[in-house]
Amino acid sequence: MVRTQVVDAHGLTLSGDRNRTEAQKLMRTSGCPSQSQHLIDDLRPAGTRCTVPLVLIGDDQRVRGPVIHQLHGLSEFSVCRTQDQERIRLCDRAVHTRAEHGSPEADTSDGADQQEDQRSAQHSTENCTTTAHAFHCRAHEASTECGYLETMRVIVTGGAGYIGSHTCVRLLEEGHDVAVLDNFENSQPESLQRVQDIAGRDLSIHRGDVRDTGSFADFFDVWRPEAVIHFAGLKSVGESVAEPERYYTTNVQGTVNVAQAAVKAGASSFVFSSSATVYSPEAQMPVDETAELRPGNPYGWSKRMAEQVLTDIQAAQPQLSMALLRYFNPVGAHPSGRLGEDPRGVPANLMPYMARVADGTYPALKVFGDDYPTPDGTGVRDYVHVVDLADAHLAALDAVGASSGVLTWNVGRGTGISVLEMVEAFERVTGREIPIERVDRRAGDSATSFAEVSEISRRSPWRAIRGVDEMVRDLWQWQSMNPQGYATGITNEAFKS
Ligand SMILES: O=c1ccn([C@@H]2O[C@H](COP(=O)(O)OP(=O)(O)O[C@H]3O[C@H](CO)[C@H](O)[C@H](O)[C@H]3O)[C@@H](O)[C@H]2O)c(=O)[nH]1
Repeated sequence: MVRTQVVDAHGLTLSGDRNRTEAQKLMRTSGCPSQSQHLIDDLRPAGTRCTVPLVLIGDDQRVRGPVIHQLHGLSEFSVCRTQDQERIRLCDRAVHTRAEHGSPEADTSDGADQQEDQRSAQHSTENCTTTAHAFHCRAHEASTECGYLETMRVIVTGGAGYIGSHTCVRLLEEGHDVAVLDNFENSQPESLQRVQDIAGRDLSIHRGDVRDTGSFADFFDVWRPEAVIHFAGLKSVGESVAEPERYYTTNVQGTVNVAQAAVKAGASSFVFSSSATVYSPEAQMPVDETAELRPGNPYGWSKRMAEQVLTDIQAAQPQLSMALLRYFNPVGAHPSGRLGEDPRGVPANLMPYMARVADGTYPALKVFGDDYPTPDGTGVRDYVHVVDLADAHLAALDAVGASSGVLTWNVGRGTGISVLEMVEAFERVTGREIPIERVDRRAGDSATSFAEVSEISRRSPWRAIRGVDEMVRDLWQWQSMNPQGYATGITNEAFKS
């Protein structure tokens, strides 16, 4: 039995008598799709507007999305049930206007929904471009009357990777239609199977390589994304020093190719996975987005160049708004324990290595340098939980949808923590001992790196809400449940046909 309750966009309580009444009505009707038309009629007396966006959440307290608001003007509104979750299906005149401007005709609804709500399905195939016509409001406007943002068709390049897979879950949970472009060179298709299991919805998967336009041009043409989130790329600093041409081809030329495809497909939003490595290793901390860009290695330069490529393309194609997200140190895993970082070979980064010391794979953690000008002499970094980072992409989509030009945001927590502090947190949270071995500094490392995050805070409601203990807890759960990463899952072979 599914129970549905209605809360405001912050997941808190409803405010306003009318919304309490609406909540009661929604709850009364939630188990009975056939009553949905009554619900519309009740909620939509002529000229009324919903001043507080409403969110559906299930028994497990997960937001089932999408958020409803601005009921005024809706021509169709129904509550659909699929096995264990509620879905809201909305259509309005804006959708039809968009269709007239050439959006694709594809109907991506699933059969179960159609059977369960014949009327809605009929409407969606006759009049609408997609079935997930949910409307939601930017959370920072939640307490006021607000404009709407439709769920979108989003292509995610590199969606099978660490940050990409977590972002796909959040996109699906928010009601977006998602298609992944990935070459699975550094990732496993199994991660996408798990993404779909967690979100309870399907996504499209296309094997292609961002270096080879021919491998994905048709995919963009057919899928016609409204938004593109571009993760696909290489990310090892050491590897980039040894093979710079590979980094520039993949990260720079690949970005040119994806941006061109996005323009050609008529996308209006583009979010790029950049990195704090674009700043100088000597930058003053906290570093803000206006700081000098002087990367210390080819990987950082490839991100720096890709940012410039996108900025110039945006200037020439003003209909395509962009966000450049400069990640600090993403760590942690999905709280389900089913998604996480799955590095090839010996992990180069602190947290995945530490997790393998904890499970006995390696005898000790090498602490690279204890003579830095930091409180305990070890390197200080701004670690951000990967689910918070995924949410930053959704915040960026909202923000670029509401503006034009290029947004550049640091994505971190705005505070630093040292290697030894992280070891202490890991031992405390997991109860495992982490033997350490103090060794020389690692070439190219800086003493301290943490973000100034006022820009993202000013332009969006996003906040990093998960602390270090949660990062460690989720990482350890992932490591414990998946000691071989995704290796025991579906292999790449399964996707070659
Ligand atoms: O085995 C290890 C691994 C790391 N460290 C230390 O732990 C800190 C974090 O190191 P990571 O390798 O985890 O992360 P980095 O800050 O070096 O680099 C990460 O963040 C960068 C942005 O700041 C880039 O995005 C880069 O790709 C990404 O790996 C550093 O002080 C490093 O010296 C150790 O002591 N032992």
